Amino acid sequence: MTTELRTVSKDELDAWYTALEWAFGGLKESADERRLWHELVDLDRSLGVWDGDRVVGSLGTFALGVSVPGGAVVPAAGITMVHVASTHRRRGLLRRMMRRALDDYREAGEPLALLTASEPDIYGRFGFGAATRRLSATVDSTRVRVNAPAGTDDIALSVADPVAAAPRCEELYARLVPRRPGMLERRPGWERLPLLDPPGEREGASARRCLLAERDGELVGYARFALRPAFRAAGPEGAVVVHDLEAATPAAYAALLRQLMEMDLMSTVVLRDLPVDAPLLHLVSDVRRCDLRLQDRLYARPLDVGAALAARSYATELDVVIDVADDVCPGNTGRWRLSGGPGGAVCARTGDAADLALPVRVLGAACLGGASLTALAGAGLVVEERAGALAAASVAFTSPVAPWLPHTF
Ligand SMILES: CC(=O)SCCNC(=O)CCNC(=O)[C@H](O)C(C)(C)COP(=O)(O)OP(=O)(O)OC[C@H]1O[C@@H](n2cnc3c(N)ncnc32)[C@H](O)[C@@H]1OP(=O)(O)O
Repeated sequence: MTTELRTVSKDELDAWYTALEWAFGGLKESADERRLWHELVDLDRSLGVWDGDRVVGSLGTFALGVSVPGGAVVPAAGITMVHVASTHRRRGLLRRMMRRALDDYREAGEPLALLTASEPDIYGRFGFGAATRRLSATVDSTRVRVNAPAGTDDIALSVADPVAAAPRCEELYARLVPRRPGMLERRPGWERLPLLDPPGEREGASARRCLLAERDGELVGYARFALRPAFRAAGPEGAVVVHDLEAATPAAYAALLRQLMEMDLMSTVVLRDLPVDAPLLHLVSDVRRCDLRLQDRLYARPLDVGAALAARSYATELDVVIDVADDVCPGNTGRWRLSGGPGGAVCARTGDAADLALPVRVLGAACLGGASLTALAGAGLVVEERAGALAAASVAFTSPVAPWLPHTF
């Protein structure tokens, strides 16, 4: 088999994307969705594999900015739209594309590569670790109440058209990005992502609506949701499907959640994408009736260990030598001294003895402050070479706000 790996041109983008759709089960995205992804993808760094004139592999790249602990937004290469045709699978094409992509990103100087995975077992071998998780909740709103904090009743709620309300929602979203690691800054065009609402993907639900929360005329929160009505012999049993819920204050969050749980004719509220430290967990009267589920979400890979670890701040002062193993990007292999704290950090090569030893994917999992180094050590993924180093580093790496990616890409 002779195949050619190269970047995709604008003229080839449609065929490239159609091949990708087939690999995802022939899924046809709406014209709006296809247009948006075409506009957002970074063509100079998006790859295809051709067998003759047929596209048999794809790997797209987005230029992203991701929030890290401490509030900085760091450039990152977002890997997306990966497929290999079923006729060409398991012959190393993904490995070839990934090799080329990671080399390109390292050359461009981005400290991190990011992706969301169709299956969690694919990308660890390439140095990616699960950096954020998402919680989903299916709340029995006939039985569960919101124990709203003081100030909730001072929030004014109104229903708006999501498109008309988008500029105000985006302005609030931009203010929230530095407050939570894992969120992506909205680079031009990305503001259209939360407004995509193709009828073919509504699964019986209505078009999206937007609920605005204001305090003294200032927007302090919003939720975008749809209603899925159902009328049974025993009575109405509709569902409120929440697509996003963002709030700048506890009162705004509680007011929005309470409103979503008190919709007439609805008996369930489905929230598919919550941070693992969502206030909902502490606001509901009965967490057992929320049917919580945990999943992996954003995978991160340090491309340059020194730059990736120095880009964030740390919860406590730390000075640790980390021995990194990275057989995919060997430039990262070896010992790094990481010194810093809440004000920032430096990370440089050192000849000193290691305090901790770990594979690069562990740093991917821990770099946004989500996965605990102690927990990873419990799985045998971190080796403590100096007594006490693990506990100290584990505390320093933790983020007080759980990292979270609110949407896929
Ligand atoms: C970021 C994103 O876009 S996620 C979307 C990923 N795409 C999909 O899920 C679409 C359907 N699947 C596919 O298109 C293909 O099966 C791919 C892209 C996942 C894999 O492509 P292939 O060319 O077959 O992979 P390749 O032969 O290079 O395999 C590389 C390694 O990954 C492993 N691997 C490949 N696919 C999988 C999988 N689904 N689960 C676990 N391991 C996998 C291989 O066993 C191989 O392991 P090894 O080299 O360590 O022994």
